[in-house]
Amino acid sequence: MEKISVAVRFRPSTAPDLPAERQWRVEDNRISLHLLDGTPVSGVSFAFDHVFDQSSTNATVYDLLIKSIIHATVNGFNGTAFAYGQTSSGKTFTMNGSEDDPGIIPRAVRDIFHTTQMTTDREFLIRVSYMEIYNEEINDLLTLGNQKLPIHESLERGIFVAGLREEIVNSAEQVFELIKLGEANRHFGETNMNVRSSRSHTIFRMVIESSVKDPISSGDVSNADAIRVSVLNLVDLAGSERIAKTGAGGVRLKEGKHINKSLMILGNVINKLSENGKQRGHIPYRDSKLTRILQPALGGNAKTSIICTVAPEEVHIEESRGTLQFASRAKRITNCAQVNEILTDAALLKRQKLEIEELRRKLQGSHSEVLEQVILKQRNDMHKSELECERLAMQLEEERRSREALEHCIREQQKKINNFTSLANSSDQARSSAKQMDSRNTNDEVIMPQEDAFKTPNFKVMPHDFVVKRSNCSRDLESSPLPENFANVADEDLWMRLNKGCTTDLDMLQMTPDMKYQSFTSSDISVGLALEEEISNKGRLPILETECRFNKHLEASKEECAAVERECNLLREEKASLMQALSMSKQDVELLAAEKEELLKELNIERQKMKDLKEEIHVFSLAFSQREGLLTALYSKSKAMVENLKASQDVKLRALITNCF
Ligand SMILES: Nc1ncnc2c1ncn2[C@@H]1O[C@H](COP(=O)(O)OP(=O)(O)OP(=O)(O)O)[C@@H](O)[C@H]1O
Repeated sequence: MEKISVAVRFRPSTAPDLPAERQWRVEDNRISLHLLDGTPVSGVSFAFDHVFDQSSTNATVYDLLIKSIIHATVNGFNGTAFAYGQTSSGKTFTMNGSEDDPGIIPRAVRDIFHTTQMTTDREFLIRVSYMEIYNEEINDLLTLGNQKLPIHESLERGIFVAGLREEIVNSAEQVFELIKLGEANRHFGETNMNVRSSRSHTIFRMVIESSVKDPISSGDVSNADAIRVSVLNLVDLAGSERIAKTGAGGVRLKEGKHINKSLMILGNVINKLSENGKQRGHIPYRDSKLTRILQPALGGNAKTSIICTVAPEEVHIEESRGTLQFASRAKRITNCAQVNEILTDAALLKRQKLEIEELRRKLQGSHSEVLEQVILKQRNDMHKSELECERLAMQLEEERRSREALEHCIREQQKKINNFTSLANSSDQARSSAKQMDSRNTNDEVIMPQEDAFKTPNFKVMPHDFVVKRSNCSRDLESSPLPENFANVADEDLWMRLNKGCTTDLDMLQMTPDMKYQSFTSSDISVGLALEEEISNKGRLPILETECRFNKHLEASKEECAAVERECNLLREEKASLMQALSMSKQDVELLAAEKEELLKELNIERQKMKDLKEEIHVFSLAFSQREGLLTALYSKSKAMVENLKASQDVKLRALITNCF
């Protein structure tokens, strides 16, 4: 929300030397009425945003009051500047200016083209129209004849004058040409107050459309099709007049009545708007064409400046007071200006498309992130599975080895058992032959079969007869596997029992080379047999126990191996399914990339189309303005011809009349 900016401008006095009892005094931005002796007239003091005294130029007025609005208009805000004041107070001078001091309109035109050229990131399309409200009818000043154009209102365009010619322009000079044409069609008239008095309100309008020039390089893709459309109205109002002063009659009187009526409605609208919200009530915009057209500028979506022109002469003090009161009410009006961005259906579609694309990109980004995470996780899982597989394979291998070792151990035990069995058999045989010998000759020597004696220890012989020497490597007592108290002699069976079933490497044992056959007495033999039997029975039991334990252990190992193999199979299956998921994710990513490519292609095609259309419009407008120029020239020519003809006819007629009389 922003207040309308209001300024007052005094034109130079037309009668500076005339003595005056009261005169206006300007101090900073305050204006007050003073008596000749300097006493201020009570209640006639006003403050405004700017007060321009008689020496001020159009350049100062433009720079301080209008320039900012013009720049805002180029940036998409609606802007309005209008001159209000009694007749001959300097409105037209302020708006149009002179050769030496151009007014607001020519300065604004130049400034707009300069600013648009400086704004390199946007491209502009500027249209110009020029209309007047004459006797409460709207005429197009750029078109011949009085058209009485109607005012319409629509959602897209707001309030607009239907059928008003809008000229596309590319340079300030082109605009000045059009202004010249409009000025030629404008209604001026001579009154007592002003030799060239505006008999109509004129509205010079510039419509500025702009869009981002290169949305991709400027990074403003979402605004590529948003078109800013702003309207600048530069209004030169007809001046309020006192019929008595203007001396108007006939046509001028009729014009004056319309002028005063519409200015009165403008005053009413300003009054209403200046009241605070609750008391405001209905704003009578529709009561006149002027207020209807200026509606957005008064309390609406526009940046507005009002310049109130004042004639300084004492004779105009009452009108000037009225102007200042109007100005101070206008100061209270608040507008709400905002950038006007419009979207055509195609542009809207395009913007939505871009938004969708943007969303899709985001989605795709997050999707690919998710996919990447999934892939990463799957890879990690796979890696873990492989490690687990390796670990299990190693465990399996270990189990296999220990199983083999156990089997080997069992085989060894089996061998031992077999040996024991054969020993038992041979002891049986020896016992029976000893019995036989005992029965035949008790003094005969017992002869042991040589191979038996050398293969395994023989329990039927006396301990000291069957001896083993320590192996070479085990001669050192410290590291010898044989217990020390066995000294140099060991009973292998006993050794076996002491080692709780662990096999002794028999190859490490060296049998004594010269084993002598000894003779045994029968009592010795019987003692030996009893001892052998006892040892034999006691020795087998732990061996069998060990064997049973081994068998059980073997069974457990087998089961464990089977479980490990099952686990391996499961892991292999899991790895296969992970690989499948990975390849599906890759396919997804490829599909999305292809889709994105498609959309980008479409976008480029649309962009090219837009460019082509703009070029077409440009070419068309150039051709159109050329044609218009030709027509105007033709019209002026024919008008001159008609006037010449009329003049010559007049001359002829006068000559004829003279001749007749
Ligand atoms: N600031 C000024 N400096 C010099 N001359 C001025 C100034 N203001 C107005 N004049 C002159 O005063 C005369 C009347 O001015 P102008 O035609 O602009 O008044 P106006 O308010 O437009 O009148 P109307 O309402 O009748 O059209 C003109 O001759 C104009 O050149």
